[in-house]
Formats: sequence, structure tokens, C-alpha cells
Amino acid sequence: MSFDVDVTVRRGGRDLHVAFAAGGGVTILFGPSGAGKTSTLDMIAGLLRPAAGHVRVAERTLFDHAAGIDLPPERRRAGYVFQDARLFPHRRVRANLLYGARSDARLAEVAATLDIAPLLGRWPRSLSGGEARRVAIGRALLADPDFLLLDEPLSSLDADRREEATRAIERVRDAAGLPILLVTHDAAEADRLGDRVVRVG
Ligand SMILES: Nc1ncnc2c1ncn2[C@@H]1O[C@H](COP(=O)(O)OP(=O)(O)OP(=O)(O)O)[C@@H](O)[C@H]1O
Repeated sequence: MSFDVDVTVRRGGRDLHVAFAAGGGVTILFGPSGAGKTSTLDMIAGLLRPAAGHVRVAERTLFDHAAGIDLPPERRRAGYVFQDARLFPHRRVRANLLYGARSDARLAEVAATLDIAPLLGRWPRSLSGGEARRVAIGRALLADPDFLLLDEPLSSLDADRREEATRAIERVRDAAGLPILLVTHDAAEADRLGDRVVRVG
């Protein structure tokens, strides 16, 4: 199982419970605004502590309330791409990409996969939304994660940029072979990218 998740948390004045077990490839978390999709990614990444339940990814237990296991975020080996790209504004694209990387050995390969090689010398403020997101995905990949968490990677992009970003994610899915959990509330996006869909809310 890639993701084996069963978590409960009190959020926004109500109890949120999300449970799913998923195989490899891309698993979509699909549901309306406020349903708890981002909270679920935060619990898997270790940024929000569930009140109960467990989180296992690729057979590794990251959290288990009953067993008293709660790995800190830096030991979970998650590549988390937030809804806003959150690049470091004072570092060029190349330095952003290499921020969590142990070496630059895979820089060229990842830059090619995401079609961002021409951007390496640019400053984040000069990038389009789609470019910034692809850089954020590249940064996550270069940190050598065990799995990827992508929070609405295509939202607020225009049609052309959306297509570019979708293709980049498809290439990552096919090349990296990492389990990916992707949040969206767009049914067409869920259909195209997902190997399976988990409904939240
Ligand atoms: N920091 C927080 N503290 C308390 N409640 C929060 C916090 N962040 C979100 N919530 C609440 O938790 C619930 C789930 O929010 P969450 O962001 O996980 O939903 P979502 O499905 O990702 O929504 P969206 O699609 O709008 O991003 C909502 O009711 C929200 O108001």
C-alpha cells in the first residue's frame, strides 16, 4: 500500500475524519472547499497532529496514536508542494531547487522533466504562476522524498499554463515512480491525473 491513512482531527469547530488506503501512482483527494483536504496533507506531512488514527506511507509508520509514534516532519521524507509555491524570494531558481538536495547530481534531469532548465538563473519574482509551481515541484523532488504531496498544483493557472503543469506532473508520475497524493476540486483534473479518487467531505 502506498498510502494507508486513517486520521481524525478537530478543525473549524467540527471533527474531520479521513480514511483511505491506496496503491501506487497518483491518488486524488477530491472534495469541496473546507472539506479538509489540506488538513489531511498537513497530517501526513506531520504539520498537524491528528487526535487519533494512523498514517503509513509505503509500509512505513509515520504516525500511530495508539502506539505513540509521531515522526517529526523532517523524518517523514515527504515532498510537500504547498498551494502557493513558497519559493525563497532571495534565492535564484537554481538555489531554490537545490535547497533541500544533497548534491546537484539530479538537477539537470529534474529540470528537464519539469521543463524549467531555461529558468535556473531567474529570480522567483520574475516567474509566472505555472513556472513557480514547477520549480516548487522540482525542489520537492530534488530533496529525494519517499512520496509527494501536491496541494492544488493547477489552481489559478490559465489554460495554457495548466496544460504545461499537467504534463509536467504526468512526467514526474511516469519517471519518478513515487506515490503522489494530489488535492484538487476539479473533476477533469482528477480524471486525467488520478489512478484513483478519494472523496473528502
Ligand atoms: N489553521 C486552522 N485552524 C483552525 N481551523 C482551520 C485551520 N485551517 C483550516 N481550518 C478549518 O478546517 C477545515 C478544513 O480546512 P482545509 O483547508 O483542510 O480544507 P480544504 O478541503 O483543503 O479546503 P480548500 O479546498 O478551500 O483548500 C475548514 O473548516 C477550515 O475552516
